[in-house]
Amino acid sequence: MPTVDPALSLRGLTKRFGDTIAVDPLDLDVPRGSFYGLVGPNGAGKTTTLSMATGLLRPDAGTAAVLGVDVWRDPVAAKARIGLLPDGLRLFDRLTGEQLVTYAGLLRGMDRRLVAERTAELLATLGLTDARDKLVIDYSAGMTKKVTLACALIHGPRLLVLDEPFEAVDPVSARTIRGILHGFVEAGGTVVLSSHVMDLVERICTDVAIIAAGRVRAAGTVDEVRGAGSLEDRFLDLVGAPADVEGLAWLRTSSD
Ligand SMILES: Nc1ncnc2c1ncn2[C@@H]1O[C@H](COP(=O)(O)OP(=O)(O)OP(=O)(O)O)[C@@H](O)[C@H]1O
Repeated sequence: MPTVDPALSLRGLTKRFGDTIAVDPLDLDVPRGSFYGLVGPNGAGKTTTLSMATGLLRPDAGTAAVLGVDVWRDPVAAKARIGLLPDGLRLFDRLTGEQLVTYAGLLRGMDRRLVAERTAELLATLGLTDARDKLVIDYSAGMTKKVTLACALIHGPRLLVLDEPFEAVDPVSARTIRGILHGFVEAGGTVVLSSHVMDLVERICTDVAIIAAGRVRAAGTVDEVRGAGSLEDRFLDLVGAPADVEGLAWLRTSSD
């Protein structure tokens, strides 16, 4: 029987920044059609991993493949399959929201009329129609997240990679985004997202990997990884619960 390539396959990915080992080496398979959560403490290597997986940052060693296409050997074909919502990357924020999404579509080599249709549809679905003529630099953090998501979706990718997609997004917009992502997965797409919010990952993801110090500590379906407890319990077991806070005594003394 022919095997089906995973939506994303990472093998031996490694990255150092000077003396800091950010990713050390990391293996991960994201099955097609999954809604995959990456969780880990601050500095665990999630953003570095996702950047190497999507062609933004060259690994020191290892490979990344999207639906069987090597991201670093065949970046054009791989990137055509990926929609990316990066965390903290500079946008062309002197464009209006409408111009930014249009630009993302044209950069992908799409037909101008199709770009216009999809841009209008995406802005409407994400509640940005009224703000379409406003400069992105004047958008709120949540609006910026939504317009970046529109840019990630315009070319109809098969794999969506989202770094902290719900950060700064209000509950109404979060629900809209969840609806879009669920629809995308139901239609056969795959979503990989990083988040610090365990409840959210537990609620919306089918699969999860816990990353700490640049390595995968546990991976599988959400039920497999959390076992009998909650995902947060498992996370704290693997990553280490914080020690009792003993410092900051001055914060506990009342001085009226
Ligand atoms: N450009 C860089 N130069 C130097 N060190 C870096 C760089 N990018 C990341 N690092 C370091 O690599 C490690 C992993 O960082 P990374 O941003 O991948 O973690 P993360 O899991 O995404 O963290 P967070 O949850 O806080 O966003 C950290 O120690 C970080 O300081």
